[in-house]
Amino acid sequence: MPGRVGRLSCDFNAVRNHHISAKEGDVVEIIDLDNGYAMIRRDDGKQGKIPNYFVEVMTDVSSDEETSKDVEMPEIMGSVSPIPEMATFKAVVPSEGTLFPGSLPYFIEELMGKSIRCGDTIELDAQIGSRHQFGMKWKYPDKGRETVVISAPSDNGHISLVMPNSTKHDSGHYTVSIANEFGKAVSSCWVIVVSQPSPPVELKFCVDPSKPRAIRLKWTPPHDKGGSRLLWYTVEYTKPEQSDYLEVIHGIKQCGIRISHLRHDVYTFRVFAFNEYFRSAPSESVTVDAKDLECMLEKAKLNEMSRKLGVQLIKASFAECFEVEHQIGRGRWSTCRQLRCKISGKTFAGKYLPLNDTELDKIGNEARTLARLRHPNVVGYFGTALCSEQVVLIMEKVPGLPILTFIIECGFLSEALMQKFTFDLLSALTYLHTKGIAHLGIKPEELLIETTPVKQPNLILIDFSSAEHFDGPDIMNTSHLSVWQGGSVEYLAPEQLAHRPTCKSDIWAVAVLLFVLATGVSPFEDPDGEDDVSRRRILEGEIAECSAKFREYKPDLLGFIAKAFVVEHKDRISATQAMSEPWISNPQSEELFMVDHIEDYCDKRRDRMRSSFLLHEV
Ligand SMILES: Nc1ncnc2c1ncn2[C@@H]1O[C@H](COP(=O)(O)OP(=O)(O)OP(=O)(O)O)[C@@H](O)[C@H]1O
Repeated sequence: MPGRVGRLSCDFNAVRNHHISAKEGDVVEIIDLDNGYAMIRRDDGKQGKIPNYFVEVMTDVSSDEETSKDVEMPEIMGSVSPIPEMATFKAVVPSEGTLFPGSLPYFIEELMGKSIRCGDTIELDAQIGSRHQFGMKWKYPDKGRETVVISAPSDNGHISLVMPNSTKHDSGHYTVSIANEFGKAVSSCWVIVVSQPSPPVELKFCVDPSKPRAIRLKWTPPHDKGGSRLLWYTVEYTKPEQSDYLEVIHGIKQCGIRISHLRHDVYTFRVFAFNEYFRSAPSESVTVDAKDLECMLEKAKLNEMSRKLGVQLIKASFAECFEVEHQIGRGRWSTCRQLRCKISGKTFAGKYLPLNDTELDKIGNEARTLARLRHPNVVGYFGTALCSEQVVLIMEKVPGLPILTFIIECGFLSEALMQKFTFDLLSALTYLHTKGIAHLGIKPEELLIETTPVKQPNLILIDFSSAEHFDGPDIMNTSHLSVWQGGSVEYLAPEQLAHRPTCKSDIWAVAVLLFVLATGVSPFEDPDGEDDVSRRRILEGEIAECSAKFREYKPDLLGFIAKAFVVEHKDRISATQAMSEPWISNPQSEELFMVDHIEDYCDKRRDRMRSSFLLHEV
């Protein structure tokens, strides 16, 4: 047979188009070797491909004499690239190698990765086989290393590499390649040379409120893990009267622990890192004076709550600063109490809001809004404090009554007084709106009339729990009704019902209030109390029929109300425009009139609120 000749080492059945089947022992012509395949021609002249390890080459390798010599690496055929500087060895066919009887070199035992202690000897071994003379080359990470003992393959195919006095530079990828003229086999593994890790860093502690007298110790892993992937920590402590450190915990993987039930002592902690062979030097120590734990906990709670609320809380202890006196009001969310400053004796209003995680945003929003405001018709704000499980908004105490209670207690009203209250409210709103803040909760309970013996009654706007900040456009999408008014929509503008409140929504509420003061009738309320009907009326701007009650007032009032009750908020009058309305800017009649109609309205409203459990108390 011309050309290179090979013999099939076992049967091969063609499974693809370009394959050709052949039987064990068939002698075939090898036309080409390419990409792991041998192109062969059978005796019958048919040709096709066969994986080259099925073909045992018979040319050039027939004599035992030749294979037993150390020869230069022969030319390598096909896709197998020659390996330069490769030492060559005679063929080795270990008895176990019969499982893989082709012409390619092969590994009976591959290299195995390991981790060893720095300084120890690295020993790697494998077992190989090759029916033909072959070359062998080792590769290791430290190319400049002087002492490397590489043994020639034993008769049974055992090969080994020995490196004494390992250093961290010997960590890495080790490869041994063997190649003969038919192909190449490679085995590789990782060797990790483990050295001493550096100590953990940034050891810190903080108080932990979840357990009694507890702290949390935290640290950062060492910069150098000593080449190991494994790392554990041991925490130790000492006290002034102790001569040495004692173990708190050993062998933890995480970079932090909680230590609870600390005594009233001074503790010093340190941490060690260790890997499978070495322990690091100790970390820098941290000292905890556990006598101050309660105080530290208070501060920690305060900081945590400040962060959650987005408000700087008053640092001083609430109980040390204030005497808590009688209740001055109650809302749906809160109780309002009179507070007396223990130092100055001054009184304040403290709005107590329970600390409920879902309400934190709302509470924070109210405090932040109040903190931005300073206006004679807006309640003054002094700060927010934490008092046991409640947040307390500390405000100016308004000495007075909600507007309707005030009017009923007076027993009379004048158009001039109505105008004064409206003016006060509009100047507060103009101020808010120019700051991009909408109150969105205007209703009689939030309008306190401050009465002092010397001054005219003054209207003060309170309760910013529904306020929204309009940083961009004057419309906001909210998933909730921006205010809940005892289950009623009485003071809500059409766009609030559509969950798109604007600053102009406040002007609608002002007009509802004026309408009530003038007529004793709620402008959109269904007399039968049907909420759906009231909503429809608001959306359509359909005002209740009660014109007779308006006869006593100037038509300017009606004109003003009409400009505020515009369903489309863009066309509604703004707070600034309202300030220059004739009814606001011209003097109004001082003539007093009875307020039975307002009393009736209050009775009805109280009944309605009672049934929906919103009852403001004064
Ligand atoms: N600064 C203050 N001075 C005097 N009284 C006040 C003050 N703040 C609140 N009040 C009283 O406490 C009541 C409840 O306060 P506020 O309306 O702020 O609570 P709320 O829980 O937010 O009410 P709402 O149910 O309307 O949301 C008020 O109606 C008022 O009577």
